[in-house]
Amino acid sequence: MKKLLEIKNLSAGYDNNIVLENISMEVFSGDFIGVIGPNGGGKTTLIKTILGLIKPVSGEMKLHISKTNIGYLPQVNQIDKRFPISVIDVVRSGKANSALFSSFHKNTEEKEKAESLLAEMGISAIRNKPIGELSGGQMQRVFLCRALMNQPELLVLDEPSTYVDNTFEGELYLKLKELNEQMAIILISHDVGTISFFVKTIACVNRSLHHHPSNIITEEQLTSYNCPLQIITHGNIPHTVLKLHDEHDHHEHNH
Ligand SMILES: Nc1ncnc2c1ncn2[C@@H]1O[C@H](COP(=O)(O)OP(=O)(O)OP(=O)(O)O)[C@@H](O)[C@H]1O
Repeated sequence: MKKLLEIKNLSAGYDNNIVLENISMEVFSGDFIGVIGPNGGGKTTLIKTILGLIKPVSGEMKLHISKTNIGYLPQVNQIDKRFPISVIDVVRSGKANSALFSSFHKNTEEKEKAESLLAEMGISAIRNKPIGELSGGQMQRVFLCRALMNQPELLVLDEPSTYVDNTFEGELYLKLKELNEQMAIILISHDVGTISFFVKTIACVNRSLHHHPSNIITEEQLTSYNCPLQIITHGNIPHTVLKLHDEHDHHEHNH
């Protein structure tokens, strides 16, 4: 197993606001880590730290692979859909040193890779559509293709199931399981119940970080991790959802 990155006693945040405090974590090839935690707990900040977008206030983040070997699928709501670019060009732009915006516009290998990823994801038919015209599920597929352009050793996904229907969510997780045979995956999600069927380990982020060494996590562990989650059981399957703010919602989700 190859160590891809290590975070040691790291604190990070924005201006004077410390969001992650004294966290440590290691990621190895073959890992499939589900990152859970409450809103504002620091999940996206952890990802930004891993991607080198924010510098730690203290402690260290050591990347043992090149940054271009990290594939990143951002939250779809952070993407400006008005940007005039077609599906195929979004995918191609995922290639490090892409020829897309240079005068050397013809890079056949790059184009072929993009086309084969679109085909693999079953979306070749929309290759020339402007991204502004796509559904949430199509958009996620396109950005997943983009994240795979460099054949990454580590794939990082920030809540990929937020704007997609249940069918696509299931398909996506199965696809990730398949991809996990070739690359490590870090998946942020609010729904530990769903992801625990697919991930190998769970990291709970709530200012602190606890990397739990399995995909099954008990209420006691979550409480000791200071992660406000509730576990309910459907038959023999442990099902966990984020603790909801209001009782009404709570009952609706506990059907
Ligand atoms: N660019 C920024 N500038 C200042 N504060 C920020 C910035 N981005 C995030 N924060 C703050 O950092 C804290 C952690 O945010 P972060 O987005 O990492 O949490 P999260 O766990 O990903 O939340 P969510 O589940 O809502 O996506 C929040 O209090 C947020 O307001």
